[in-house]
Amino acid sequence: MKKTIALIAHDGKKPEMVAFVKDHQDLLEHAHIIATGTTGSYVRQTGLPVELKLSGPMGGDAQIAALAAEGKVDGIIFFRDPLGKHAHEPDIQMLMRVCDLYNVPLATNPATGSLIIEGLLEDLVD
Ligand SMILES: O=C(CO)COP(=O)(O)O
Repeated sequence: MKKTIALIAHDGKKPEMVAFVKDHQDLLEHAHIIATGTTGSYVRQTGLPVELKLSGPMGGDAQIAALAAEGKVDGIIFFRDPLGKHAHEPDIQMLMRVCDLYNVPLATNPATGSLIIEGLLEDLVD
């Protein structure tokens, strides 16, 4: 069964997310990718299939948190914009809390994101 990886990026971090996905495309091809709506539309530019959830401010972070709580997400890469303010900050905090509660790997920067991708997917590739 494929590992499910969730990708989320705030607006200021979307180009960084696309670059990150391109850098790890050979591994991510072996995963089931889900993403908040706008992030996922960007990531689809790489040609990888992405299951789109709602946009973050419209409940997408909450949808991914619910999947994490149900054990349906193997790892989350969430590039937050440390300079931005977000109306849905409670959802963002809730997602991070759920990851801690259920011990779901969560990366908030590319360095940790690489470790998660490699740790979860590397042995699936010859
Ligand atoms: O707001 C977000 C995460 O908190 C990201 O949502 P979008 O990918 O829809 O922009």
